[in-house]
Amino acid sequence: MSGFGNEFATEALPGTLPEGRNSPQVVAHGLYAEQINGTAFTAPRHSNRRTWTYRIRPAAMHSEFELWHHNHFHNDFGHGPVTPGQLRWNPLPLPETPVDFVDGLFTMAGNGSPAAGTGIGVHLYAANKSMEGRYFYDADGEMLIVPQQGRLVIATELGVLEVAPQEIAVVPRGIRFRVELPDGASRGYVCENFGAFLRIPDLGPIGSNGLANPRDFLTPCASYEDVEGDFELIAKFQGHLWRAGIGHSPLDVVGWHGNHAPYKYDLCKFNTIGSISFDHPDPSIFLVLTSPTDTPGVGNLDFVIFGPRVLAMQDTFRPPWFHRNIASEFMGLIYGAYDAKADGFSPGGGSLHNCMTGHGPDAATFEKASHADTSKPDYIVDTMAFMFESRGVIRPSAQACDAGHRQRDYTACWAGLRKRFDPQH
Ligand SMILES: O=C(O)Cc1cc(O)ccc1O
Ligand SMILES: [Fe+2]
Repeated sequence: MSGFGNEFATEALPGTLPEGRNSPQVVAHGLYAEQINGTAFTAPRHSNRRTWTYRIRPAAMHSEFELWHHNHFHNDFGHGPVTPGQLRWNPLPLPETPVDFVDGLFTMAGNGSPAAGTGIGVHLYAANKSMEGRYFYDADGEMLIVPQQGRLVIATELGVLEVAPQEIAVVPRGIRFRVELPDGASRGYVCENFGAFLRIPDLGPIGSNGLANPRDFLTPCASYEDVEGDFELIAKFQGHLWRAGIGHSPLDVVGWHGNHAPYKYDLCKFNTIGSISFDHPDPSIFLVLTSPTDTPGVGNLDFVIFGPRVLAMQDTFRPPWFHRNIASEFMGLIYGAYDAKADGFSPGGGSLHNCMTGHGPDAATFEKASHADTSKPDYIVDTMAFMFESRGVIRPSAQACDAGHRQRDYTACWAGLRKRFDPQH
């Protein structure tokens, strides 16, 4: 079903959805009615999110939750001093033993907390096995999932999303799901959003179209599993994981209506807007989704992409400029090469440039772009990089700082920027 944030209504069996009411005395097909509220009951109508589900069993039916230890997926973003240095990582190595999506999550960085209801968690995943007899939900935030290698089949309570690299999926807070890996070894990024849910931004002077267009967001139709067995339900709750036994698949919603629902988006459909006169614009023009804060224009999470585009700016240094930013920037690369870095930033890798930390093009990129012919357009092709940008400092986790895939020599990429100053010239 197409459209961002729509009120959808969908049923896998005809006659499931009650007519003209949400909670009739008896629901069709012997189903239970259950509401899922994604925002406060009293949130203004334009931002209120809730979904009514008609399901085989209520979500309350599972055994006691017990704390479940996951060594490398958490919200422990480090304590005490945090380095203002530039950080970069190689891709997370693919596992050699069977690892599913939940087991394969590795926390890189983050800020805020689920308790505070603000901030983000930045995670990588590397997995090679579908989740079997295991279901997961995140009560702490919605999950923005960015596959880099291998498709994901995300079977949720509200239907199934297939997501390939260069597509993204968003699973709302609390929605239970299971991930299958049809391509085997798979890798990607997850941003957990503890703040206000992601939305497409206002367009201001751009007008009524452009950037990510609402109709390109897709939400699944209802589809249910009627299976019983000795399964487990893993919950992420206040930064920790909890495990409960469950005797049936919780993906048992036969029909639903509402707007608290998962969605996917193909990044290649992004309508990129740029400068056709001079100067490299701020990367806010590449904003796909934003999680706003109480301060207008300041994001808890801005999801920004750097995709294929034509650079036409004349007499301009065309790649990203040298800069320092009050916001903090975690970047990833889905495909190809990024135009600010000639090498060292690989698909599946990541970089972190925090509040006011100097960064920008590496020496090789600077040299090349300073001599490029800007009377002709540059066609930036075969690339898809992205940024999770946040108003808060993104603290790297201890395990990310210590990780074998961290590039300890990252800052050498700027060492070749020789002194060029000549007062006589
Ligand atoms: O740091 C980066 O590479 C991301 C970025 C890109 C850009 O075009 C302008 C600013 C910015 O932070
Ligand atoms: Fe930047």
